[in-house]
Amino acid sequence: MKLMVIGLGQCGGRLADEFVRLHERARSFRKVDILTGAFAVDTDASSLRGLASIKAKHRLVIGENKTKGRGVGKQAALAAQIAREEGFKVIDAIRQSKQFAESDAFLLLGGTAGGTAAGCMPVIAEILKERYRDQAVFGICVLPFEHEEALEKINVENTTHCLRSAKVNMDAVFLIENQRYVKKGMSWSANIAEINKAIAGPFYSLLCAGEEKKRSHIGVGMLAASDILQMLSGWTAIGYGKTLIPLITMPWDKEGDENMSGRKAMDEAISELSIQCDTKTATKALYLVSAPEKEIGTDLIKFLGEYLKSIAPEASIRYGDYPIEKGLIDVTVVLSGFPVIERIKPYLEAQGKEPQASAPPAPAE
Ligand SMILES: Nc1nc2c(ncn2[C@@H]2O[C@H](COP(=O)(O)OP(=O)(O)OP(=O)(O)O)[C@@H](O)[C@H]2O)c(=O)[nH]1
Repeated sequence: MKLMVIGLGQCGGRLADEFVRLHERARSFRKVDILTGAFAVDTDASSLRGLASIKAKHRLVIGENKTKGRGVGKQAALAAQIAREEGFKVIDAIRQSKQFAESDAFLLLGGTAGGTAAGCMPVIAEILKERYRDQAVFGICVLPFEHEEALEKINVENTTHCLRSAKVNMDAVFLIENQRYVKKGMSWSANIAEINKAIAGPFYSLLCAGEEKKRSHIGVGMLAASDILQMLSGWTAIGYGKTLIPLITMPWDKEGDENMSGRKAMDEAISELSIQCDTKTATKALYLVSAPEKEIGTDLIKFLGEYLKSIAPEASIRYGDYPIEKGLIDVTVVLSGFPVIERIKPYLEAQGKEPQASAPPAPAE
């Protein structure tokens, strides 16, 4: 599946940067393109300067006349107003990407507590939906860290606004629990870099899946981009797991061991899901397995399919398998179409008025 990626705000921009690195990896190792373009859009020019992989001309500052390029200071309503006035700049820029027409979907990314992301994501999603009716719009919504929820009411208000509007304007929203990736004993910047890798990583197999062209890289079943698009709707979680296996098979290795290795990898993918959720309520699921050719067969695929069915009994399930790995079995699981996810219920049910646009924040001294 080929995505047009648009990161909004600091978190969104950094994640979009990470997706560019996934794209480079896909080109080097699997000889496929998974992005048709990657853009970072921010009201704060300084955040864009910190990016490493997104091309300079794909870094867009919006709202400069209102904020002098210093950001909206958490004001989602102001960011939304800017996005309504200047969203056309984003659309013009992405349309100029050479591969724009090959995009299967748009992917908007951002941290829900931020003013820029919470304000711009819903507006940009709405504009994209209006302009490109046949194209899916997906979101990656990164929830605030625990301490942020407690520190400032505005983090909660922005998240509330962002999630409610995301549900209306996006076809599927990948929910990401920032807190679950935090590692103790690591500097904040190292933590953020690791967290971003951990958030983006599981998307690698998913995006490569529909693009694999080499017959020898495709096993029992291949998922086309259209299959993946159909399996994504509403609240969605993604997870990845892997199990190392011996490079050489010994005579005493038992037949069926690959099933247990596959199951271990799937267990890890489920326990590492991007958000805690009741898997039994997912209505759609897909799993992707990569393993050495000799390990992948109908047995393993059937075994994992049945196992996933026991975890997500209400879901219709699709799969793809790829005999491309050496020394490991890896499994990516996507669970989608959740009617509710407990973690975000308080946001969706919270009473309160929508954020109103107010004066831009005073520039920092
Ligand atoms: N995972 C991850 N989270 C981040 C990153 N940067 C910020 N965040 C989180 O994302 C949320 C929004 O923060 P920002 O991205 O800085 O906010 P913004 O959208 O730029 O909005 P303003 O700063 O108000 O203009 C907060 O919960 C941050 O802790 C990042 O690189 N990775």
